[in-house]
Amino acid sequence: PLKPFNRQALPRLKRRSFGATRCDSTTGDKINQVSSSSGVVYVHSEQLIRLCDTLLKVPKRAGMVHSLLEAYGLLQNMTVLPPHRTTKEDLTVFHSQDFVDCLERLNQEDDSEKNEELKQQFGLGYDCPTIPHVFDFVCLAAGATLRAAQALVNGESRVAINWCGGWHHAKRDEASGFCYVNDVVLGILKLREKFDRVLYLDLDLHHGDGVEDAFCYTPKVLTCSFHKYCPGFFPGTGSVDDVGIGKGKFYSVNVPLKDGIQDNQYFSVFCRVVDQLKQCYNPSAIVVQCGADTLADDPMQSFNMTPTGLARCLHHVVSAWQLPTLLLGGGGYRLANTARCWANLTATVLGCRLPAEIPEHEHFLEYGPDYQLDVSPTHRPNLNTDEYIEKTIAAITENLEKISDG
Ligand SMILES: CC1(C)CN(C2CCCC2)C(=O)N1c1ccccc1/C=C/C(=O)NO
Ligand SMILES: [Zn+2]
Repeated sequence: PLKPFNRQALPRLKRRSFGATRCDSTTGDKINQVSSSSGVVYVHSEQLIRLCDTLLKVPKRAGMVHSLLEAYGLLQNMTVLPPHRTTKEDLTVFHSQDFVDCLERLNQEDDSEKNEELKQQFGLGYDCPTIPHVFDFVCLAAGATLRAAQALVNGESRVAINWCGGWHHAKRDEASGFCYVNDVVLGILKLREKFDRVLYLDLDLHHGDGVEDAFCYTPKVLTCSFHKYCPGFFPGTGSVDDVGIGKGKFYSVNVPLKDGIQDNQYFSVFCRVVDQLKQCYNPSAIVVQCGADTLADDPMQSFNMTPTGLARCLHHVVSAWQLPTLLLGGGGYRLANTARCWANLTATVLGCRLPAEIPEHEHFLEYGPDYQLDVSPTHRPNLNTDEYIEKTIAAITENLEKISDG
């Protein structure tokens, strides 16, 4: 009788696959070779992590995200590139010279009493304390987003990721909402060097006001933000009637939501809005700000989402549309859950399925007591009635009927 076929005896085949990267279920190791043009670029450096980890409100979050991706073996499936070190000229493509000069001047000192009125003038005070090395941080975080955008412009990859970016509140001449530089605007302006119509999707709990403000006058960038909208909640903008101005009218889309929304309802709203945007705007590239402060257990205690819910939304646009895609971070204040979420999103764009158990690594103990990848929704009332959702989507649909594809 023939000897039983012994798979182990064969060398591991480098089978050509057509786009999808399959990962085996243990460490996420790549099985099929993916051609680089459809691959994923991940921008990273130890200095970037170190500077981000000093950020007061999300201490060590950048390091936790990176080490979880590494522990799951996801870095082996991506092209890891260092950030650009941006110059002041790179930053003044969007920000004012005075604001950039101020950030540079404050780079050395801590939050001392000097320059008090100078800091007030540029929004550097309570929400945005002048952290040590603030200018170094700004240059590297923006440089990482610019390097990711450059990879898409060069055709080095179809997807590019900077989890240390997504600072969507910063204005041209003012820090805001804990955002010192608007790397999102800088990244979109870089993409516009090649792509005619850029779609910006903001999934953060907060309205992406800084990005919307930057592009509210132009139809070349359509900004669409899904966020909590209720009296007194920061930044207070982003009502459904906020549609943009002049030539940009109807090219700002806002999806205001209430507390308690969960995965299924969010996914339904998300698809009904973005499928219309795809159809009537026909974008040539997309940017997704993946702020994780919408998760169930976030200290913001607002939405009731899980990483799986956000991954379904991302899969719907990134994998189905196959457009050049820039993924950025953002909010997310339960640090381990933010790392869980962005590991899940990274695996989603790689076509990898991750084991439910958090792998052993430097920050393993932060994932207790369950040490599982997924996060469960909590029992909280959902204030988004079907009637409210239908009314909101009807208003958005009416606005979108007024734009044709670019
Ligand atoms: C200072 C932090 C950023 C932290 N934080 C919470 C989280 C947990 C404990 C405090 C806030 O509400 N913040 C803010 C304060 C003032 C204005 C804006 C924000 C948040 C913006 C944001 O997330 N945009 O996407
Ligand atoms: Zn936020």
